[in-house]
Amino acid sequence: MSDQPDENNDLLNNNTDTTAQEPNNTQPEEGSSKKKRKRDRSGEEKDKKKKKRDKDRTGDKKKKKSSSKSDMSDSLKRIATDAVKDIFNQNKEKQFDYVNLILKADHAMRPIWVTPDKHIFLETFSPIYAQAYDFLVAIAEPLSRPENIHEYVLTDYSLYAAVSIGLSTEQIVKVLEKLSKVELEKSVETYIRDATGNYGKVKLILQKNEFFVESQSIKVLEQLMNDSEIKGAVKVPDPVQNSNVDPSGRFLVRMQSTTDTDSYRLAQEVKALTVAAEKNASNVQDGDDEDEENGDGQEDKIKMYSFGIVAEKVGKIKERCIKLDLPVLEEYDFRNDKNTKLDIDLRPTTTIRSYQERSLSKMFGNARARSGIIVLPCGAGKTLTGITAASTIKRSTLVLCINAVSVEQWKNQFKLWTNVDESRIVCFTSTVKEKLPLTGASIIITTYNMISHNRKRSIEGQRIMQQISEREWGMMLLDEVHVVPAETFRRVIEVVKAHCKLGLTATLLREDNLTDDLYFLIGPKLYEANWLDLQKKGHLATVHCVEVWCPMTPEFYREYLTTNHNKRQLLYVMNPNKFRACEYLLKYHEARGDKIIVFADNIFALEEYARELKRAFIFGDTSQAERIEIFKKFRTTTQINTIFISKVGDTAIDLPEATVILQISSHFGSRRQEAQRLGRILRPKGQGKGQNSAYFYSLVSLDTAEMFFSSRRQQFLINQGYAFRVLANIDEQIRNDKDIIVESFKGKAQELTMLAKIKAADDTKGVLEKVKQDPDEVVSQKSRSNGALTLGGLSGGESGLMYQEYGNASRAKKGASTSKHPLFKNRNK
Ligand SMILES: Nc1ncnc2c1ncn2[C@@H]1O[C@H](COP(=O)(O)OP(=O)(O)OP(=O)(O)O)[C@@H](O)[C@H]1O
Repeated sequence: MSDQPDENNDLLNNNTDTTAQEPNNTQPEEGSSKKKRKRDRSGEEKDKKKKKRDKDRTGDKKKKKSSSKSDMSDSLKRIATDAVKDIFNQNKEKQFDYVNLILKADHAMRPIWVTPDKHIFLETFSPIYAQAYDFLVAIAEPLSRPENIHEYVLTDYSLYAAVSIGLSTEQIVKVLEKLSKVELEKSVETYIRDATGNYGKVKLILQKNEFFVESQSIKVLEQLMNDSEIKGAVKVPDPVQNSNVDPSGRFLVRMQSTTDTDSYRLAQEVKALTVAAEKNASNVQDGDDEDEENGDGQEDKIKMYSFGIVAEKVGKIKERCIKLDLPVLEEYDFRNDKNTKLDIDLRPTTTIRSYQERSLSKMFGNARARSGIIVLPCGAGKTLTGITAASTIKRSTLVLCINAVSVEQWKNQFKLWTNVDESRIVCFTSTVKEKLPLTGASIIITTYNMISHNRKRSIEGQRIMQQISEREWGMMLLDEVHVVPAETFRRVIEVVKAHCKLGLTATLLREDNLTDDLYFLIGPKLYEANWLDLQKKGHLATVHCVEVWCPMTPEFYREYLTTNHNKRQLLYVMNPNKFRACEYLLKYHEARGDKIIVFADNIFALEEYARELKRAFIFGDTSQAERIEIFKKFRTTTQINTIFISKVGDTAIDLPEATVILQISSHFGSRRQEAQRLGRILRPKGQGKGQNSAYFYSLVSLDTAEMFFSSRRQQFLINQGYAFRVLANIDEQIRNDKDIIVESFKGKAQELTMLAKIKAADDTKGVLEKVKQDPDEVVSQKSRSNGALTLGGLSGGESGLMYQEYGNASRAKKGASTSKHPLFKNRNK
């Protein structure tokens, strides 16, 4: 694990100390006023009792002082103990005391700990780490994945996802038990059984353009077909046309191989590795191998029964099944889809990477396609993953992007990686409305807004929309699902009829109160890659994250303490010491031949920095032509090696050449923005030793609100295993470096001029940039706020999304309880 959290804790500890001093200062005042009141009341007993009273009072005061001190240290101790207990979850319920866990004799051979509160800790140095990781990521939600130990938690949703990709309740319990160093608590097993009991019992299959409800259990099917709301939609099989009708004449029968599933492969892999590990342990007596489900590699067949249903009633039946506590899993038998095939294949030169293949294997199992979400880090190749899915299904595909720039990028990537005819790729945005071929399958790439908005459309737009809504789509690819509000999804799903939906994102989403519904609108999480593993394998650059501490100058700090909120922002961004640090780092990296992006959300600061340092800059008002010119020079020449950019650069800029990010001002505590910006330099840089490195510097003014925001912003990345190192003595380095001459703010006069300029500036200059809305861009209402500090802003929610509140499960649950999906309404969490 990184040492960075210690440094952050130091910072927190200092703050705690400062606050804790306050009661000490107020105590004597309280004491003296009490003394005065008492003296007034006891007017007659003057001289006689004075000495005694004074003596008593002195004693009282001493006692009070010492008791206040002991109160203080008690409360500090309490805070410390609570923090420790919190870490180990002991505060929530007594039985979650990890000390009582029973270690297995051969625990050293096993890679995980399973605790009674359903948390799982994985040792990444275990010889069977890779297999255990694959299993855990399939059944649990990752909370934190630093270098040596990962933490996961079992949730209703994660278990739902596990069943969706084909794992059975028995497999989940058995493999967990096998991998665990400690005995699996009964309560954990019961939780898994309760949560997975009914998932996956019923499947909805679209085969040869007809819908079927399928199950292994005749009893379950009978319950459904006799239900008052379903029975009218049931189709009786015609024995003349179907040779596979069961003797009762009500169901179709199909044999399914149990060895044909991912779950089988996964269980086999994990079993083989745990058995190998156990053989090494001298005293292992674990007799539970013989009853392993589907063991010995023998080919077992399961009988699957199904009945047909009327296509128009599918939505109603899905809803009814949820009410009956028998949610349907959707699978798409694309090989038997009668719709016209799309002539698309990956080029022979295209090779997908192992993690891309792994994620797709969760989508395609049992010769069918499952809907769901694939989570891969920024720069890991989500586009090619989506394109490979489309090339596998080979049917009409609709791609939804967050803006028009991404639409263009998707089109280029389809052309780059596949042999599909260009005439079959159609773009549909507010400015580009290409014609959809009237016959045959095609790929249409559009934006969420183009499909979901209710405004009046042009005649051309209306015509394309009609074609989209009338067509039966093989697959709907949803890019960057983490930024799209659930209402938009709802609308899109109403308009587009697709057999299968694949969401792509860099993080599991939690968007407003509607997150839960997204799992049902799109599907469960199918796969989530680990950032550090991809970095170690060279698929991502090794990013060194550094927080640069810049002390405020005395004049700036004096002003900071007394001025209003907006001006305070300007003061900590324009802090002369930060300015000098920026110039130094910029010159240092330019001299090494690096390409640098400097992010500043505040336009006043962006312009001041860029003009003073004579570098190119881009913000909302910069014309498209100028942007293209600057990007081109940055990519292909040495004329521009540094670009100053506002938050317009957070998404949809593709500058793989960039190796360094300097962040001088940002959107409060937004973890999303921090991760997105880091994502700009995650593309692998080179193969040589040390060549795959990139640098992410966050410049913060010491003892200002920026410090707080900064530690909050880093949380998501820290949970992905990134360590933020602190550079606390940059001013010393600037002074000692003979090669790099920092020119800005050399004397007091320049500092005071800037201070006067900030004081004279309009208050609105402190506000962050309000970007003009692109009609194609997905933006929630909240992101159009006036830039004032809000709780949503602190959490990153103002951009219409926030990362899941990892580590704050109780809050997540609270939110969930009010807007719980019907599927989970009865679950007692
Ligand atoms: N299998 C592969 N082989 C070679 N290059 C690949 C492969 N997969 C992805 N890439 C390259 O990696 C880069 C990043 O891919 P892509 O833009 O799809 O990432 P992303 O995950 O969508 O990132 P972001 O979230 O930043 O948009 C691209 O240049 C792409 O061509």
